[in-house]
Amino acid sequence: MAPSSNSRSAGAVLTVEQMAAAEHAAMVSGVSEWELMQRAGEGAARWVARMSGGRTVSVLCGPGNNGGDGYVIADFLYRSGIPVSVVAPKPPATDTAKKARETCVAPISSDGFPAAEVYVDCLFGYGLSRQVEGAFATLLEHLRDTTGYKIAIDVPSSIASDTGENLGPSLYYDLTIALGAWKRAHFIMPAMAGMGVKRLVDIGLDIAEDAPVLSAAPQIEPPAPDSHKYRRGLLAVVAGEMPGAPLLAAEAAMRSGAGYVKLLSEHSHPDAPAELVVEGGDLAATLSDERIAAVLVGPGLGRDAKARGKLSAALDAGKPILFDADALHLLDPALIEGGDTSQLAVTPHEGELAQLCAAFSIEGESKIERARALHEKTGITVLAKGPDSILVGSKGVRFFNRGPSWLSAAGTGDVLAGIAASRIAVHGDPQRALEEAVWLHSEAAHIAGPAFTAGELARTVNQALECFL
Ligand SMILES: NC(=O)C1=CN([C@@H]2O[C@H](COP(=O)(O)OP(=O)(O)OC[C@H]3O[C@@H](n4cnc5c(N)ncnc54)[C@H](OP(=O)(O)O)[C@@H]3O)[C@@H](O)[C@H]2O)[C@@H](O)CC1
Ligand SMILES: [K+]
Repeated sequence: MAPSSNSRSAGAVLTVEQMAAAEHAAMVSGVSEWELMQRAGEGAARWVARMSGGRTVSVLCGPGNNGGDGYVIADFLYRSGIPVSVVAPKPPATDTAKKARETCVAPISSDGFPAAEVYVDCLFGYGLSRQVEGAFATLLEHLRDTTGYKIAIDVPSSIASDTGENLGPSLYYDLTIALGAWKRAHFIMPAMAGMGVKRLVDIGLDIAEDAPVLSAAPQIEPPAPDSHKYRRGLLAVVAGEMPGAPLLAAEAAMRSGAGYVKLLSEHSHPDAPAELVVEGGDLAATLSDERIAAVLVGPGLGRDAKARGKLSAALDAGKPILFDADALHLLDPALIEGGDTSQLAVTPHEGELAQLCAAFSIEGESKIERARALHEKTGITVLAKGPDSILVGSKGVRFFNRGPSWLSAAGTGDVLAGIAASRIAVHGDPQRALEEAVWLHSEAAHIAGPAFTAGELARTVNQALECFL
């Protein structure tokens, strides 16, 4: 009954097609669909039993294998002495779900909405293919309106697994239990915001190692015992017309691991902190300093010809560069032609990603397809940032759990860019740096508490670092 120990499903984030292929591969290797459903249903039932704590449970079952999981869950709970009943508006349509229903000893009704304290939604899983209507929609509306504890099995029943699209009554769950592997909808907004706490049940699927994965917390190395400021990484932040944004980025960068941060600016910055070296002079000449390990360009840069000239100078220096903000409106194929794009990274939000896709003639239906196409076409590492950030680089695709919603404040993007550029200066790996930056940014927001300013967030990043040492 237990999944095999060589399962590689932990962390994979799959499409419906990939999920079906993994399940098919398991069946070809001799594991029956019934066995997979037993693993999925029992694994989920253990969570439900733990969360129910003796309260009454009602399981809503649909016609497919998600409903089949529901019968397995109800059966397990009933045999465990937990008061449970099933509502199934339609009989099972698959052989495996039929078998699950025949085996289920819990009481089953075809209509009504029993009063219970815990509800388990098994109407539809990744097989949801159209708008939810009729008796199924009515059940979901009742579920929405109850005060009971709500658990979604695999995915909430009105959510399309690949796109996160809402195909029925919209409701909030307390817990979502993914089966076998994560689905994209678990990490796509707004669907992910309605899923409550998310847990994964391993059913022993063997999944390709290059599949997209949920990012795992990074392990950040402290400086080596013999380090000095240059060896720890010198980051050059290229300033432009607006002084605030690069200063914010530099404040965050100084607290993210780089040993030395310089602001390259032709202006004076009386508000700059004493630790930040402000350097004027010819940008190309300054950037030729071989001790500079990475460059950040974009925050407060401006979008005029002078700004484009700075971008060009940064690229000519041939160093790892993080482009953010205004730089994302200036980048185009001509600027990067012939250069080593493996050391370039971008951190666009939704609008900036659209701008980049237009500049590089890229089309894609979803954020992940657009980010992936941009990376594949240019070789640049892409962090499509937002509440549902997606990272695409040479090591594949990474999804993330949502950070605190207080991050939706002006200047937090500059802070993220500063952290990421600092991490690039430390070790030179853009994908690793961007992944670390998302975690540090999110953790800093937790530490900063509610309604922080971007400056306060920037000054909290070194405390966040401690969580990953
Ligand atoms: N395969 C495996 O090995 C394992 C799978 N597992 C579980 O199976 C789940 C996937 O199962 P699934 O593919 O049977 O799809 P599921 O989500 O139950 O729904 C499909 C059914 O609903 C119907 N239907 C769809 N939309 C509808 C609508 N709007 N309104 C009304 N009807 C609608 C559709 O009917 P049709 O479109 O054919 O008319 C079909 O009958 C997965 O999420 C996981 O929980 C685990 O047990 C592990 C092992
Ligand atoms: K479900």
